[in-house]
Amino acid sequence: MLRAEKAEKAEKAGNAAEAAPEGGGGLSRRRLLGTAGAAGAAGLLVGGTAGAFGAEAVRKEPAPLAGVGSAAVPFHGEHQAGIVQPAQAHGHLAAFDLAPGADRRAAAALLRRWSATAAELMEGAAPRDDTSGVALDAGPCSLTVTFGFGRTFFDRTGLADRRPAALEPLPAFTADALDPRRSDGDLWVQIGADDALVAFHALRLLQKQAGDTARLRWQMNGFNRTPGAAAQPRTGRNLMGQIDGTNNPKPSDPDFAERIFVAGSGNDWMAGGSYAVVRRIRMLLDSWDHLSLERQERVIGRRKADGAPLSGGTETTPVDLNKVGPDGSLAIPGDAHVRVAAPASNRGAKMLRRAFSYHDGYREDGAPDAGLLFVAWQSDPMQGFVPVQRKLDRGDGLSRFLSHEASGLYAVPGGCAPGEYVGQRLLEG
Ligand SMILES: C=CC1=C(C)c2cc3[nH]c(cc4nc(cc5[nH]c(cc1n2)c(C)c5CCC(=O)O)C(CCC(=O)O)=C4C)c(C)c3C=C
Ligand SMILES: [Fe+2]
Repeated sequence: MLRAEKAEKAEKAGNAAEAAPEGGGGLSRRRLLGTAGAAGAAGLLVGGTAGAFGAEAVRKEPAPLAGVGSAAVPFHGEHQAGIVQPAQAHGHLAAFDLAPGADRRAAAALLRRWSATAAELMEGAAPRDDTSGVALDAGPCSLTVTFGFGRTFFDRTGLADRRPAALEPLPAFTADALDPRRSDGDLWVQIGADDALVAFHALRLLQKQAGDTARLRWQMNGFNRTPGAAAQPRTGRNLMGQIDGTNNPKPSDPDFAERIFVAGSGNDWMAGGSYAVVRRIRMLLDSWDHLSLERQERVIGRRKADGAPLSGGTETTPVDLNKVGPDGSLAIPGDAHVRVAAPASNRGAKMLRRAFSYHDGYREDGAPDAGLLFVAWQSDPMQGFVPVQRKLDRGDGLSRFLSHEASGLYAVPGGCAPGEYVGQRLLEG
């Protein structure tokens, strides 16, 4: 049942727990949600919460769900959602550990529950057992929920012989300052949505459903620019102010599928899947902010304002690593991030970067605890993240302004068909 229909039904039945709180000014939930059922209530409120603005801020008539609210990503398919779709405005990354005694059967039951819930939430429906009301009047808001398995999952479930070779631990890098409590984990969940309540609600339901089977190990919350916030939709910016994501592989590239998704037959449980490398990378923003604009641009190799490479052109102009300036020096410096990270400098290594920014307040030294929840997708981490990070570790001008604080590598199985669940081919194969 769609969330708005459920709210209306709850109100008819006089179920105060199921109906969301009053929108202010004595307007009923029926009024807020209208009688259009699935039409929902996005666009009813003009900025902020209804409680804060009162009845004046609430339109008299219900409006159909506007763009942001109505966008839905299918849960079922060849690949899991949350890989090729643009990163949403709000993200939660979380890892769970199986509880002592939770075996393969318990893990399978959990993945079945999680998959069913994710499928319902992603189409904007309210799961039957959800009485929270948190996302009752919202549309799907481009929600995606993605599940992965960490290396330790296979030992805990007696499946060590089916653990893929690509799940070997990542090598240590000199720039690592990793916190093991915020790294790794048996199960990994990535949630993204263009509405904060929808994203929270999905995480909360999954965490409740984990019950006695799995316990939250760590959680990180991130964000990106809200759709529609900028007049010109373009590649997003990170907290250093750079346009970030320009030279990502594109689905139209001839080698995209091969570089990002695992090939294989239907029996292979990782067929259609991908490997996610997750790094919590704190930005040393106080030091960064002291650099002049020109030096900041030379550290990256691109212009801040429009993302154009220092070799010339616009954001989408291919980077020319051989271009020299009038004084004979390289237009893109030898230690510029885009030079060191480029496939041309790494025997063709490629990954799809799909990151969220994070800000967890300020540290005791006054510096922002902020940076990038870096998520890189590839069909093989040894042909993607690992060689590139090795190179960056040695010669990247940006690394002086970064601290890698947490890390994880997860096998993300392919998508599933209706009636199936993610990971079924592994857990029942
Ligand atoms: C190991 C892989 C990478 C890490 C870790 C990484 C961290 C990181 N990057 C930025 C900012 C930018 N990165 C950009 C490009 C870029 N970065 C990587 C890889 C890693 N980055 C690659 C493969 C590329 C593309 C290189 C190319 O082919 O041109 C850019 C430029 C714009 C773009 O193409 O996306 C920026 C800006 C930060 C801030 C960061 C850690 C916090
Ligand atoms: Fe980068």
